[in-house]
Amino acid sequence: MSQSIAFLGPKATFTDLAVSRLFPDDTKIAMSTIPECLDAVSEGQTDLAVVPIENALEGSVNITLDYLVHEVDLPIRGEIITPIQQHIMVHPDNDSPAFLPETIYSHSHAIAQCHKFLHKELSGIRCENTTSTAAAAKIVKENPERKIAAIANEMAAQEYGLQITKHNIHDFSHNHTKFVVLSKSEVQYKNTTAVPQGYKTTLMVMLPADHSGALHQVLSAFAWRKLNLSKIESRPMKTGLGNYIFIIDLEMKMDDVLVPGAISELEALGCKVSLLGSYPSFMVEEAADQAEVSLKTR
Ligand SMILES: O=C(O)C(=O)C[C@]1(C(=O)O)C=C[C@@H](O)C=C1
Repeated sequence: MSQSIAFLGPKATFTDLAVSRLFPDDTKIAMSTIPECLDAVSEGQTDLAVVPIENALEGSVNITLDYLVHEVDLPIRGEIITPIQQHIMVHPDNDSPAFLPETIYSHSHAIAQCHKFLHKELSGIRCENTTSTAAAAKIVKENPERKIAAIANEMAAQEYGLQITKHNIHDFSHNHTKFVVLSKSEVQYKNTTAVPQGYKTTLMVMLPADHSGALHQVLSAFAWRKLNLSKIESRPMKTGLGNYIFIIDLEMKMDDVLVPGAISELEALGCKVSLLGSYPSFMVEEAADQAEVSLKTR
């Protein structure tokens, strides 16, 4: 049976590309914001949601983490890591070497991935945030009379009939974004064209009180069991300065002994621990020709 998937739209965002690789046969439903995606699955309007959670250049997508920690109760059912290539594009009416945009539109994370380029090559030009990269491309399509450009991907240029004027403007060639799959029920991975990479387990840990060595004690519960952490991130608990919640990714599937043992040890230390999910990880490999282009343009 087809699954319905809320994703950060409109058509041709990076999230759309990630969903197409993971769920080629399912039904995509475009939302305007990340909270809308999470509310849709939380309230049962869709079976699942796919949203960005971390970028290799810019770090965590805080709105996703904060929503998962504070606003919704949704387990992570999977993750997919995809290569990210950012391009500048303009309306075809404005495709001339003399055209200089006054404003560049894109998602804040995409703009942040191109800071060095924007500073060096387009300094003084205003950047404006949009809800996604494809939303920026749509604005450029709908306003041919304005001196504007968008930062988005190649599929957005095709979808919205724009002309790419500069390829691969992201500041470092190893640019990847991780997206998470969230659902209240089991997820079917059928005909996925992404490569399985094993499993991850994500825990949320709240320390009992601020005392010296508290975080060290937490980490040692994993260390002496030889549990490999692939990420540790702190987010404010929003109860006052200095109060944090830790989100910890383990590079393994939930088992019967080691992870439950680490959780019990943390609870014995007075920590509050919850399981955000234990799930398969997928990777989209960078096409060889794209990897080469991105290296040549450096
Ligand atoms: O705007 C998009 O295309 C998105 O899918 C969002 C998003 C993000 O939030 O990080 C996803 C991947 C890129 O890192 C830039 C933007």
